[in-house]
Amino acid sequence: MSELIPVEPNIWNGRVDHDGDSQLTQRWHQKIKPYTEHSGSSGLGLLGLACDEGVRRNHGRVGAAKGPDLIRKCLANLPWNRNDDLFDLGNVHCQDGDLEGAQTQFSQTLVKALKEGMLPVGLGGGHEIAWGSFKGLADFLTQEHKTPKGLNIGIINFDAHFDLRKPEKGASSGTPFWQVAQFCEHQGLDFHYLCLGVSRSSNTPALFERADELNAAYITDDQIHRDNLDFLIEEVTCFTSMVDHVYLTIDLDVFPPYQAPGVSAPAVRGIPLDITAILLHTIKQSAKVRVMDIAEYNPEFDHDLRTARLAAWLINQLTDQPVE
Ligand SMILES: N=CN[C@@H](CCC(=O)O)C(=O)O
Ligand SMILES: [Mn+2]
Ligand SMILES: [Mn+2]
Repeated sequence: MSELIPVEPNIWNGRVDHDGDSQLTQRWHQKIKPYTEHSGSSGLGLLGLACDEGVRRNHGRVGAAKGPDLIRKCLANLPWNRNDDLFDLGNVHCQDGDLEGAQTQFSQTLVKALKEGMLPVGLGGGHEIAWGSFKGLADFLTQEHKTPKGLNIGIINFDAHFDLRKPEKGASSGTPFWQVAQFCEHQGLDFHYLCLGVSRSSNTPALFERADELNAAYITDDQIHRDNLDFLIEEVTCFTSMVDHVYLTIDLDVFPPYQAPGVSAPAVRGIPLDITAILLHTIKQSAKVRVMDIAEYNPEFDHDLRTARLAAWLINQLTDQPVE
């Protein structure tokens, strides 16, 4: 049975500064509170999926289950740049290979966080987190609107891979967006999926064909460069304007291997971080991001927490609200 377990408090450690107004010297580790139901406060809600069963089933290099706590360690010391609260909802631990149970537990916890008014940030774990995140958002919106017809969710996935595989023996880290496409078909909904940074050398032509059949939008890694910036911003803006809600997911294997060695399936080329930052800013400006997550962090292959720091930096980019 998969279980939601609070994190050890000693994960949230860091420097304490006294040189200035105490409101302006806060770091994440000083803001974090464990989540208690009906806390009545909005803010960020961190929720880990300590699971590598999806990667195992997808024949990848396991180790991602230890990812969420190391991303927290790297978040701990970052400066806090928001006016609201920060909650740790804990980790859903996938036990005895119960991936489907873990995804269900994850999505149910996400629904609670969304009902509280939080912006949930998922910490992976393999990319099976995406089905849990999408399903949690879809269930929440269905309950809010009393009907699934009001769901107009766009998924933006930064990833070297489409993750549109058809499940063989159950779901895996390679199947989440196929599962979403199936869900949309059953509910009579459009499937809105934009995959950024997908690599021709990491996906077979069959997977490109499947993306086309499903009307998925994609931009390949070699198209993501500065000379193409206007086009990239236009594509992202056009996609976000088409939907009411955005679920944003970043698979760390979309970055070059020297920036993100700690993943199951490293890219060779990867997309540039400076362009990614601009695109993330564009997505953030849409004010439609309801759920975000970081996937595929695998500490077994990381060096000096380089990939975990990158994950924390991405979360900070997406959530900070500096005074302009
Ligand atoms: N999460 C996705 N993983 C990739 C793995 C590719 C590989 O192991 O080489 C995929 O299924 O395409
Ligand atoms: Mn992926
Ligand atoms: Mn990937």
